[in-house]
Amino acid sequence: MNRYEKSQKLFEEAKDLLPGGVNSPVRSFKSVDMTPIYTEKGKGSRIYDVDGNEYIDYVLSWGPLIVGHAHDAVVSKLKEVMEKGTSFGTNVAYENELAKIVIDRVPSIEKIRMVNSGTEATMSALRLARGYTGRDKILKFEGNYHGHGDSLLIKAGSGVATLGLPDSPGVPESIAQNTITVPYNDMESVRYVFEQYGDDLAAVIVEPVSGNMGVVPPVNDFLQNLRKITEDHGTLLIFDEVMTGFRVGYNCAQGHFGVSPDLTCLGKVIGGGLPVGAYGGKREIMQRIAPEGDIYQAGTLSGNPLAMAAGIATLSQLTEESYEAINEKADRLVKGFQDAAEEFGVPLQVNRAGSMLGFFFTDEEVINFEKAQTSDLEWFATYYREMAEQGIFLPPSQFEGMFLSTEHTMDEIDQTVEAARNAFKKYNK
Ligand SMILES: Cc1ncc(COP(=O)(O)O)c(C=O)c1O
Ligand SMILES: NCC(=O)CCC(=O)O
Repeated sequence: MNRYEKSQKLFEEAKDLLPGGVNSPVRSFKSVDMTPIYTEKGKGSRIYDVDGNEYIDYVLSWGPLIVGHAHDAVVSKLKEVMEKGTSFGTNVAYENELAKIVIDRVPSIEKIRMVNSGTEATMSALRLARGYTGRDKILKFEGNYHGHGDSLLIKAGSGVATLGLPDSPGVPESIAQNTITVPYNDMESVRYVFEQYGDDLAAVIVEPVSGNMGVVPPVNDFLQNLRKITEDHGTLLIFDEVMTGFRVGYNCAQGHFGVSPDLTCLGKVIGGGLPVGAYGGKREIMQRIAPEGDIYQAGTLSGNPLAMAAGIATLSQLTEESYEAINEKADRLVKGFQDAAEEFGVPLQVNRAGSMLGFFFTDEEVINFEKAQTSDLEWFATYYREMAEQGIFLPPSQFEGMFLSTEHTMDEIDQTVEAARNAFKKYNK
């Protein structure tokens, strides 16, 4: 019997309608050689596909659903707001409410602008950094993914890494030449770039914990050193916290590591599963945005009442204790995987920041994209399919991170470890 029959049928149909059958490349399951599932519904930590398969979900819509699927508080808030209309193109009070929550929890953000995706957030933050400094060049890190804006689609992670498309056609050379890339966690290369271009660099943009080459946390005071060198050169430091924001901790990655950027990009969790992004930072910089200032950026649906409401309802569920509780589950999952790997002789490296988890099948410590690529991708694909068969839904690429929610239970963690043991038994190298 084919476990994915209905999904397969839908995918066959979609391939004629959508490029590659998908609206975002990471959904194609290409690198794990499996039929992409079609989800029918989700509740808490679980999703259910159109074939009736049930999964413990560690993708969580690629990060946003830190309080799980269809959380009662989020759903009831959405119903209440939706009854009154879905979009007005005027201000709504919910915009202030979400802005206040974010500003309260993230000290480096004094003013914030809402947009509709993480991509919009990083594109807009770069324009602001360039306009504010009067400089054109930016520095980014190999394997970091900041959405698909032209300036940032260079040596990027996520689907770009999964599909092996490091330099996408369609990005003009004149734009690409203003983006300089160096390895993550490599201050020596950063220093070299600053010696060459220091006075031309508008911004350094970085994922404070990289989540798009698998999970790779900063090492050796990388973020502190970036703060220092950018300050010394009048270059803005942009933390892309689209993934880490309100996931790595109550005060985002910047609170966790104690480093304050000039600008922060947000997305995912602050939209509670609806399309939201945001960028914010120092008042002095943010006031350059139109209509207060001269740098233009706008959006028909920006600050949308439904999207704001989902974000408010989500962030309102989260306390410092929620993060501690999620971290305990993450600890148990890590320990279980490590024990299982040892038992069956599977090479395994574990990287973790809060409830972002990266498992790599290699003996080498993974501190950058080059090291992430030493993972055994063929084995990853086998392991992936084995886990899916046992009802464990993981991100379908080695170069993506796993997430946990407030709704996962210790029992589910144990079931997941048991599934990993069953998968690891098949390792025969
Ligand atoms: C760190 C980071 N920045 C930016 C983005 C882009 O966000 P979006 O997909 O909402 O455009 C993502 C994920 O997609 C991300 O993980
Ligand atoms: N970590 C990668 C993403 O979150 C991107 C999701 C997408 O492009 O659909």
